[in-house]
Amino acid sequence: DRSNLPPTCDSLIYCHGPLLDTVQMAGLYNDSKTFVDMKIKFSPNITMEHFRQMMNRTGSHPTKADILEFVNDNFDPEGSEFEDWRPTDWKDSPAFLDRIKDPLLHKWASELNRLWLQLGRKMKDEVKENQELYSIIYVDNPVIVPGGRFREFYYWDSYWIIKGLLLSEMRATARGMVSNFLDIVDRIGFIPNGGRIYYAMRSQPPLLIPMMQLIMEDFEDVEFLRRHIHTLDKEFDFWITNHTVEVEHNGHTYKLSRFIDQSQGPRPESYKEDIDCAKHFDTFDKKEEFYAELKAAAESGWDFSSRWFILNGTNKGNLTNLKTRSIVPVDLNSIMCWNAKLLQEFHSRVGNVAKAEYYREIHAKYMEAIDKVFWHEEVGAWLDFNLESGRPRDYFYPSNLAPLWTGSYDKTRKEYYVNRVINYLDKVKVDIYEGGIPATFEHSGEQWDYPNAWPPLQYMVVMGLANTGLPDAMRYANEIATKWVRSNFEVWKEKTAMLEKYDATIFGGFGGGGEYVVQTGFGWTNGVVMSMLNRYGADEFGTSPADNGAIYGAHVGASGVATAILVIAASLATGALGDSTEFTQNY
Ligand SMILES: OC[C@H]1O[C@H](O[C@H]2O[C@H](CO)[C@@H](O)[C@H](O)[C@H]2O)[C@H](O)[C@@H](O)[C@@H]1O
Repeated sequence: DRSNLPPTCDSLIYCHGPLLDTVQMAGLYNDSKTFVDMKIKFSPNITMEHFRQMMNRTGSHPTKADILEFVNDNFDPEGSEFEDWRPTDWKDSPAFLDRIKDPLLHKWASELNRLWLQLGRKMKDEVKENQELYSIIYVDNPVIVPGGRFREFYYWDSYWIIKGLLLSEMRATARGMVSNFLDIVDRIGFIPNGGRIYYAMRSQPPLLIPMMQLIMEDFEDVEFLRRHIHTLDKEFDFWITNHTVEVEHNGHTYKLSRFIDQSQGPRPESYKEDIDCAKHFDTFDKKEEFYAELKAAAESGWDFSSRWFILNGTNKGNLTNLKTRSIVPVDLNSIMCWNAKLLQEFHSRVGNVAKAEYYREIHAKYMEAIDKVFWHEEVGAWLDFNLESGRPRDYFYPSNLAPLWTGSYDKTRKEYYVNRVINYLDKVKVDIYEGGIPATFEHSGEQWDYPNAWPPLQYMVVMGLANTGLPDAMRYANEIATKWVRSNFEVWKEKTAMLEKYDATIFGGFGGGGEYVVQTGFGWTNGVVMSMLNRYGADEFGTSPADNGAIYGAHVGASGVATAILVIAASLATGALGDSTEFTQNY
């Protein structure tokens, strides 16, 4: 029964109630997020009073023009919470640039380094004093945002942003972002999906503890760790307490994690989209279940994707078939396992022996469950688990390789796992795609589906394979990284822009689909490319397919090339490229 759950937040302006409903259902803006990011000019009470007056005046049937007038009179434009800010720790020539041999890539990396200047956001002091006038969640330190419509921090994006910032030697900015997150965990109890109050009832993949690890790798500051270690415990505990599910498998019970949501109502930032889609369901309860699946999918970071569809035991269907809460994901559990390992190490470092032992045991349990529930010898990969059917979901996702990235597999059998995984990658032919690895092989029109290729997913696969240190895996990682970097560079040459997502089927193709047009900026994209340039830039990157590159010919072979051409042709025929030719370039 979801009728007792709280709304997405208390605000009658930004999260629930008739004002939000009236404005969002009027569809004033192309993007529903625009309205909930606006600042109110008067107090919430006065704004509500103005709303009631407008409704009385119009007999509760305002026209679109009435509603627009009300919004213009009572709200300031989105983005009003920020002041101009130039990161004080930004530098022109961080050392990692020197590692990049290719002169064109070197110049590009230097321009990427410059992009941080455009993506920095600092809140006005006034926001701290008058938080009720804003939907933004106040944080003390400036942040680097993804870009475009994403003008606030995003939880999992920040891992790759911090990775990039540290390569740019922007230590103070990186540490400031981690401090913000620690402060938020202390205040709220966990990290919301993003830095807005309408995100405050769900989180995103828990990467704060790995962010702390990035800071410690950059500059070992045991005092900083000691001061905040209880906050890291609290973040981990939030996930264990709220997201654990028991999985029955082969006569054993395992405790694993899944994405959920504990609030009522549609997503305020996509209010109209959710209400319209919920018309498919006839009762309050069914609509609420549907909203919960949508919000749980948003918590996964994969909003939206056929990865969370269950229709007659398959991944077919559409948003109305979302069953996010019934799927136990490989990547979330790998991240939880990694968190436990890191906490064990952190506690050892600060001398908390009992706590280190506590996390060692949790880590061991995740390791066992990941192997027993997710690993499939005959497939050669880890697979998501369907709680409804008690069966694995045998579909390709880059996240199927997440245990390699997080080190959540038995290292004494590394050759075995890596050989099976490489066999799997060859079998599913991930190497035929010219523009990166697609999120899935399903073409649903959702943004975390074929043909879109996302930066964090390329990173997981590349670093997962590379970190094994085995020659075949390292060669594979190098090929994927080369392809990704070259394809991102192709887009840059054409548009001078970094995108949030790309098209896997086209070298230099833009991503599309989903609820909003592809955004530029772009935090995690920059961080991922910088990491790959840092790792591989000292060697000569392979030439692009457009140049008949040796790397592609060598691995793909003749049949692969033919398949790649077919893939592109099929995409063109089905319109898979979506809105890929139009996007607004904005920071
Ligand atoms: O407004 C729709 C959704 O937008 C966000 O999701 C997407 O952008 C995020 C920022 O780059 C990214 O973290 C996420 O993986 C993307 O799918 C937001 O996170 C969603 O909650 C929101 O509903």
